Amino acid sequence: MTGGASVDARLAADLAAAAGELLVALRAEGGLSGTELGDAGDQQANDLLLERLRAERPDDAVLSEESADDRRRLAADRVWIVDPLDGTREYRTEGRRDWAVHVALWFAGTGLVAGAVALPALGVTYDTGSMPVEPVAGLLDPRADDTPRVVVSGSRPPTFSDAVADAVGGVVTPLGSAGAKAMAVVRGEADAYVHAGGQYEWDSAAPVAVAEAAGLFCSRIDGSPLRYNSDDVYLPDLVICRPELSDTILAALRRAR
Ligand SMILES: Nc1ncnc2c1ncn2[C@@H]1O[C@H](COP(=O)(O)O)[C@@H](OP(=O)(O)O)[C@H]1O
Ligand SMILES: [Mg+2]
Repeated sequence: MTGGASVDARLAADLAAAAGELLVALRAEGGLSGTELGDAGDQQANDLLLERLRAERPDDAVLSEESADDRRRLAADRVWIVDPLDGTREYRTEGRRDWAVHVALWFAGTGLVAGAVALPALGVTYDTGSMPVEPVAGLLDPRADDTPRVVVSGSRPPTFSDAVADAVGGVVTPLGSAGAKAMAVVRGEADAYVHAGGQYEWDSAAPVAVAEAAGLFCSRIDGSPLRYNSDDVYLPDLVICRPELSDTILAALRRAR
């Protein structure tokens, strides 16, 4: 990683962690619940990220799930792609820990160059510059054996979930939030994350940046590259997996689609 990218990775991690702390505190206050809690979390975390980015990177463009799309990003060299609260549904469900804050940086001509995913309920932030060295208590039950786990959306699992799990001799494991699922693979708690049927660039940019930095395989389900800062930010499907599983998973996806 270049010096500039590691400075940006540190900023991404600081911002994601700060938004995560805000979200933990908002939830702990107990004044809001249900959609009101989710909406307030989305809004306040977005405000924090935009304010900090304006202060620290005033020349950069921003693409956020929670802001109107500023089309100047299409001519910009540097675009921050942020999801202030990924897994809003889980965040507003008492006791759930599978939600995340995503902050990624896209660079013209290169793609994703830095990023961070905070898992505030676990108190850990992953970024492209450094991985947590301490073992982190995870989101899934400890493994009883070495059966591969394929994590999928709890609410909108892809139709091919079973086919992918069968192909790797594994089991389908539902979990909320794209960032939480991708980091479960980074952490080694799961072996693959597959999704299809709908998602946007902010749902996967930071998770993919961190997963790639951790040496994982990432692509669309047809094996083509994931592209960011596109005109249309709809990016409906992805695979993130241990590199040795990618051929098997892509072959299963070709058969199942
Ligand atoms: N079919 C679909 N269409 C649009 N967005 C989807 C989707 N399936 C999942 N997502 C989004 O992807 C993120 C992870 O979803 P899941 O937990 O189901 O895996 C969520 O982001 P947000 O929580 O930021 O809205 C969710 O809204
Ligand atoms: Mg999201």
